[in-house]
Amino acid sequence: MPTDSYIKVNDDYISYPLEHFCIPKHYEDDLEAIMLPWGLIQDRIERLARDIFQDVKDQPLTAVCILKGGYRFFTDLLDKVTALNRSHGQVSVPITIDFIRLKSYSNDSSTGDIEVIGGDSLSSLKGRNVLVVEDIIDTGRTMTSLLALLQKHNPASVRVASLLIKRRSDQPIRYRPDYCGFEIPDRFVVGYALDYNEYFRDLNHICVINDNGKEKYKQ
Ligand SMILES: O=P(O)(O)OC[C@H]1O[C@H](OP(=O)(O)OP(=O)(O)O)[C@H](O)[C@@H]1O
Ligand code: HPA
Repeated sequence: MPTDSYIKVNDDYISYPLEHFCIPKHYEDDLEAIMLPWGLIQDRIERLARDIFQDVKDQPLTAVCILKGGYRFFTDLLDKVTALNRSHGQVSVPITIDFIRLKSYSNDSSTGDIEVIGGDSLSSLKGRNVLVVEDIIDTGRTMTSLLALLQKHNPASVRVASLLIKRRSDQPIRYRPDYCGFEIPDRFVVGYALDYNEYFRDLNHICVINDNGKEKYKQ
């Protein structure tokens, strides 16, 4: 798949007003607008699942979920790949799953210190075709560290699916995943498991947090 195959959300994109969608009451005052509604996210993931299914063919795959932010994308993506497994009589992808917990953000900034907090032993990835499933590539530090870590365990291959990649104003995009849902503007987004100090993971849509939200939940 070409690495530039993603939906680009422009800097002057037209956001969706909060009042046109259902937002939990406890977040109503903390969000600026909706950038990506849940339904659009689902539709895009359906296509990513098809691309992955067609590329992998019937090779066994180990899908690695990067917790916590990746958990919703991971479950929705795998649901859609396994639906293809059921409906395509001739081809199916055998899948095993692993989890890695990484953490580096405090408030809306990367600390630069990528901590592996827990998860499965990476030694089980030896000789496997690995699909890393991540929610967002922002500075790219997490992915760079993770890929270096994975290589130490001699997987047969590593591909990366990230739902979002951020266009940062302070640096060009240096790393592009094999599969990407959306390239987004340089705004701090929350929802669909993306958090601000652990809040907003329980919001379905991907939204831009406002100053009130940052202040209310800051550490
Ligand atoms: O490209 P980067 O600037 O490194 O940012 C991306 C990472 O930041 C977030 O993780 P976080 O450390 O917030 O942990 P979380 O997944 O538990 O929210 C996100 O889930 C990515 O893993
Ligand atoms: O914009 C973001 N939102 C939530 N978590 C993140 N981790 C890196 N960038 C982001």
